[in-house]
Amino acid sequence: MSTATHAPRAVRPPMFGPLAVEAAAWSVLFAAAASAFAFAGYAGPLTVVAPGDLLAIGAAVDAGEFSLRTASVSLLVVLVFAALGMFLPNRMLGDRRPEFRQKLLAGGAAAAGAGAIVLFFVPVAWLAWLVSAFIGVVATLVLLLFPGMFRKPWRSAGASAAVMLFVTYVFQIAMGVPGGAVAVHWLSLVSGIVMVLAAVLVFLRPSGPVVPDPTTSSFPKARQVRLSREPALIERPWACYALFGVLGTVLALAQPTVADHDFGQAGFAVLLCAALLGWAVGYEIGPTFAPGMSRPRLTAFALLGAGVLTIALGIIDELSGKAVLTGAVAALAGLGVRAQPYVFSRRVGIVGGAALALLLTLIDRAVVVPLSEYTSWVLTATGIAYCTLGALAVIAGVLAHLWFVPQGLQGITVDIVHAFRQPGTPSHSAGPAGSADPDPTAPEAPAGTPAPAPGQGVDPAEAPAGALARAAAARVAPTGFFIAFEGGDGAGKTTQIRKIAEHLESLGIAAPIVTREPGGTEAGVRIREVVLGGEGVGPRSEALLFAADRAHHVSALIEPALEQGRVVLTDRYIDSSLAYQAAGRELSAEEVANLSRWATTGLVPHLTVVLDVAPETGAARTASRGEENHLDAEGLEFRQRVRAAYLDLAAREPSRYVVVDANRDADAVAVDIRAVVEAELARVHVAAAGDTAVGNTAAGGAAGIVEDRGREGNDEPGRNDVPSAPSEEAATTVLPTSLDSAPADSGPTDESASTGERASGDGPTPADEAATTVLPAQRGSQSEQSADDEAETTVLPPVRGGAGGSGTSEPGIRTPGSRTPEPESARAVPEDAETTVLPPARPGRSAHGTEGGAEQGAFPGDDAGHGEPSGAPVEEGTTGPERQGASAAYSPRERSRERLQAQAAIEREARERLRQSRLRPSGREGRRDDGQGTGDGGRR
Ligand SMILES: Nc1ncnc2c1ncn2[C@@H]1O[C@H](COP(=O)(O)OP(=O)(O)OP(=O)(O)O)[C@@H](O)[C@H]1O
Ligand SMILES: Cc1cn([C@H]2C[C@H](O)[C@@H](COP(=O)(O)O)O2)c(=O)[nH]c1=O
Repeated sequence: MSTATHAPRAVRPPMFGPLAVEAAAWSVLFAAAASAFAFAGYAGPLTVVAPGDLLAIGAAVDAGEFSLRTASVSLLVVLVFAALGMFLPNRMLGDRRPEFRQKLLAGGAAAAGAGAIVLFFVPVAWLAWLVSAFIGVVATLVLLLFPGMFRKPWRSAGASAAVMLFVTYVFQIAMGVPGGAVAVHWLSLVSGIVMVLAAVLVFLRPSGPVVPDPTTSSFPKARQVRLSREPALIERPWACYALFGVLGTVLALAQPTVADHDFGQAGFAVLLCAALLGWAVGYEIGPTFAPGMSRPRLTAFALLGAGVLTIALGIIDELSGKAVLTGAVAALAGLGVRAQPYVFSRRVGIVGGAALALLLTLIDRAVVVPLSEYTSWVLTATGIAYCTLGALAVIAGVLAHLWFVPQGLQGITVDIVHAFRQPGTPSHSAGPAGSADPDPTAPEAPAGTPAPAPGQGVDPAEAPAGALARAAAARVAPTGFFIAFEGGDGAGKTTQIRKIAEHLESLGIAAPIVTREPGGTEAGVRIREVVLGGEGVGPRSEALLFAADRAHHVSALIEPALEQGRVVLTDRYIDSSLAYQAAGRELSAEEVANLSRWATTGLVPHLTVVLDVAPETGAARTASRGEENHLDAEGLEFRQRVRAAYLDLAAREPSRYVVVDANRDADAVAVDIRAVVEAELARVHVAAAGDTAVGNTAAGGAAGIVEDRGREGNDEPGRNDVPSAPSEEAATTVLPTSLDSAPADSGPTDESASTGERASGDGPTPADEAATTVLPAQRGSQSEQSADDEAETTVLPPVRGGAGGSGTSEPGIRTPGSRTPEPESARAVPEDAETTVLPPARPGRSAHGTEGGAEQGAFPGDDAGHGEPSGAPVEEGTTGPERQGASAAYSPRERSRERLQAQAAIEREARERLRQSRLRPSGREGRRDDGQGTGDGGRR
């Protein structure tokens, strides 16, 4: 007998029961909807239809004794009840234990199944309504309990619709069109029985931890999708609602249409199958369809197209035509919404469109249009509904091009012309709107022409900016660049990473690697499930799991990508552990820092963008997102500690951090981040360009920036930088101690604190002080500043256009920390200039080598004992900065040769990997040999 005392391990319990419930639920819903329509139209909603009368329903339709109005109202009630049922579990059961919800699911499924069986014996419309309400609850409980199962609903719904198609046709062949009503009736019985049996299976299913779905939006981040225009997260996805509305329209009008045209229930099944099939196709191809088109533009076109086809649906009278058009409309809806990650409810869109369509059928008037002396064209009640809603969708589609697509009509031709071009072709260096395509053949600027500040003279939302774009246009080989996005839950990291990735790619930079922690690799996804999956791991295990994920993340994805010269954007990195495990969980900052240092072999980002958000705001955002892990659910005090820690970290190392006020509108935040990242990347490109013939002109005055800022040796960030090591004094007295001992309220506690107000306030705490080193406000006087000024001072552009960051009186970006003497360049900025001074990027490994000892280490906990003494030999295995630290002494020509050689080696290696992966039958292109890198980091 086993005496093992281990905690029970998570098992993946059998899924057959839930799958059967899901499929049966669709069947019951279809049968209930069809029955409610037929019974109510024939006998009214409250009258029980005698089984013998079922055949008479078809005859009543023929004889005009069937009330389309009553039937449509009944169908509307079914839809509303089902939708209500879907909302209830989220609202009422969100915080109940999974075991409880599982039992509830079994009970709900049994009740719905029993209802469907009773409906067979007592055919009455109101019972069908009730059954559909239960179905809504059941469907949502399946979704809540078994995330992911409903991700492709057409599988289960399609199977049910196919069964319905088969059964209704068989009955209609045998008994004529009225036979369809009989078929649906029997379907109600059979699917009810299946549902009850499935409910029993669910009841008996062992309860266990639910394996969470690693994706949080419907956009397939987990697989490699090559797009020239990464989708932007939509904040106000009204065009998606409209698309779902059109889908709801065609679904809801299917029953009235078959009654209008006497197609019978088999006709309904045909339309249903067409819609599901079309939806499936559109949904599948959405992410990669028209890769060269901006995703909002694709959505706008889909809406426009869906509107036109819906009008055609109203005009065509014949079943096969209606089926094809229904499928096409559904495909466009799937394509349009799946083209981008969206955060909105499908139910609202579908039910809204369906309700509107059914309300229009209540008018129940036909329009007769005489075509000639002998023929006329009759627009039936459903025809009018299709045409009206189609016209509305067309209008919405046109408006979407103006209001939903961020750049409006600008660049629409580029979007169309480039729509099907594969990313990577030169034409894709066009800006988001297709404007300002950097033209490598354009005349070079006269030598010495100062580069305009990035973004100056152009709308940053529209065009590639400044030196970066020109450097990219000059085909300067990119060097790897590592940026971490940090901040409390709900700060908007995911949103902003998407935006900046899209922007960078639009500038012609090879698709940045977008990744996250935990869960950036396949192994990481599994670690994420354990650490965030509600398995109750303690703080220390939590810290170890995050570190394990990080170790693998760095070795399997980040380092190889950087070696290939890619830009890597990670959603969370080391600082998350310091903020959450050290400050939040109150573990030792030093120990947590050492753990991460060991896990990453000391790799720190070139730039860390801290999105600073008020705890209340972050909490509200994560709550509204509707999915929270146990860390999201921590109280405000925890969030407060996390925030203070981030600000403290940023204050310690102003050279590598930028704090951005993330309480503002996402677009305003994006404008600031874009400016920071562009400026940093421009430096990299410019430095690279400085070594090449073309680069001199591309860099222009900006090249001087590098020199002026004294960043010699830093022209290959991530490779060449000599990282700063802490001075003994700084490290031992400030770093671990203050983080460990930072009082919970030591950081800014409200929104004003993060906007810089405190800079002039009374007695700021250390964290305040650090976090609120206010940069010159962006006030619109940049144009008065000479370009030379800009070149000398490495200023960010005046941020214009955009959604407001620049327009506000509060600067969105602050250089954290005032302990490091302000750079000369910063002081050169006129006080009233609308500029933001960037801190220099200091990437590379921490704690190796020194740089004057003026700066503190990359980790809290760094001290003299951990750092290498000045001039210490390079540690084996710590690639990158150390290797190139010496290159600071090289001549530009030598550096250039070395870089070219390195690049050639990377290319050779990449080719070899590609060749090997092709040789392997299951190998996937672009993956690491260890099979763990996911290319896109398994992003949501
Ligand atoms: N600036 C903003 N203003 C309002 N809502 C925002 C803003 N940025 C993001 N959101 C919304 O807040 C929610 C959380 O955003 P997002 O997932 O980008 O944050 P996050 O910091 O990555 O969160 P987490 O770390 O918990 O994953 C989303 O619903 C998003 O649409
Ligand atoms: C890397 C890392 C993460 N966490 C926490 C922070 C968040 O609550 C979750 C990650 O969820 P997200 O939605 O991807 O932001 O994990 C942490 O506590 N420590 C870490 O090192």
